[in-house]
Amino acid sequence: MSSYAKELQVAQLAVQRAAILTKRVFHEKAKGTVSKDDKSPVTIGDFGAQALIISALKASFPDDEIVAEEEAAQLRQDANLRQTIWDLVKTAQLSDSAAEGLLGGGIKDEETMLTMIDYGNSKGGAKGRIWAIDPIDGTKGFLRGGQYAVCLALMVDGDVKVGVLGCPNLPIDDAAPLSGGMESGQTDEGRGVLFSGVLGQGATSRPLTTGVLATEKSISMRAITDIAAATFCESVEAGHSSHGDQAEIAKLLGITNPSVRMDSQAKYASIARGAGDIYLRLPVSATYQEKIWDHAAGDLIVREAGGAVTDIHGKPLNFSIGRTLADNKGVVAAPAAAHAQVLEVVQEVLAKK
Ligand SMILES: Nc1ncnc2c1ncn2[C@@H]1O[C@H](COP(=O)(O)O)[C@@H](OP(=O)(O)O)[C@H]1O
Ligand SMILES: [Mg+2]
Ligand SMILES: [Mg+2]
Ligand SMILES: [Mg+2]
Repeated sequence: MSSYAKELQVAQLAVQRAAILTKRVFHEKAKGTVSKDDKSPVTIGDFGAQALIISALKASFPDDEIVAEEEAAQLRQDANLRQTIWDLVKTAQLSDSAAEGLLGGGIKDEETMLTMIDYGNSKGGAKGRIWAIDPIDGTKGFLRGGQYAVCLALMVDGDVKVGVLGCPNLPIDDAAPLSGGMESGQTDEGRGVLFSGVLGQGATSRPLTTGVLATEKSISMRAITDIAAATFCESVEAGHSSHGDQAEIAKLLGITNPSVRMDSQAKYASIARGAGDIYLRLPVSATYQEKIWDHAAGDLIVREAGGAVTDIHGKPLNFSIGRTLADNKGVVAAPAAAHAQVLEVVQEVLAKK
């Protein structure tokens, strides 16, 4: 078995099963949204997906640490919310029996579900095996009917070795025009992609399925011959990445294609498969620290697809110092051959501020 083969398989099946759970919530009107301390939203889908992924990891890799975005505190206070999530988790476990054999016996009761969710409280760091989970990345996109991603990565001694992204609303076809959302009235038909990367082994994609994994194919970034023909991806949320700075950078590079605004790590996935070219995340706040679960899987998948990823200072993203990327500011992801040119213009524009 090649290295990390078991980790990859468990990660793919766990993300796939969690993604199916999130899809069920996505299509419901009532998404059980609650507000977190920082006023950002979290839904029953986020909690359910996190519980499922952690139970799968614990079954195969009981000693590994886990850094996950959500915590169970609010669910301990709210029996209705807890019950709703438990119903979702039970259904997801029952409906994916093919995965069940490989993912362990499943969560047996509500209390265990809360315990699973809280296993995600590791402080992270530079030592040992640590998984990073974002059960729903782009929760705001999820709520408005746009893109979102179920994200899982394994770090060993601070380096990302395996990354998996489940993107239920991205088109299966790599060549489909890049778009930030689901157009109204659109169905799941032709949508749902599972992206993976293993350090030194390349990046792949396959359609999201239920049960056994679909056949994979390798993906790579588009070779850019003329930077002016490139397409940018950026956050929908102007509070997460400066749209104004991005527009100025595009202009200086001679890029006239409108930027594609898309929630979540679906941006990393989209450039890795050659549906777009450059992903910029330009700091809006001086104090915000990016979270490792928002970047670990996407960073690896882009690099394995032929990209280079740094922060705005040209430093690689450093996943080894805890739950946040405290050493980094922003993100610049581009095809390896074009990265230096893009970074130079990013720095030129940001220096003027
Ligand atoms: N001020 C800020 N700057 C940058 N990112 C932020 C931010 N506030 C929240 N985020 C993160 O942005 C993520 C979404 O990224 P994007 O804008 O690319 O869709 C959120 O993930 P969640 O949706 O998992 O909470 C959240 O962690
Ligand atoms: Mg969140
Ligand atoms: Mg996130
Ligand atoms: Mg999230």
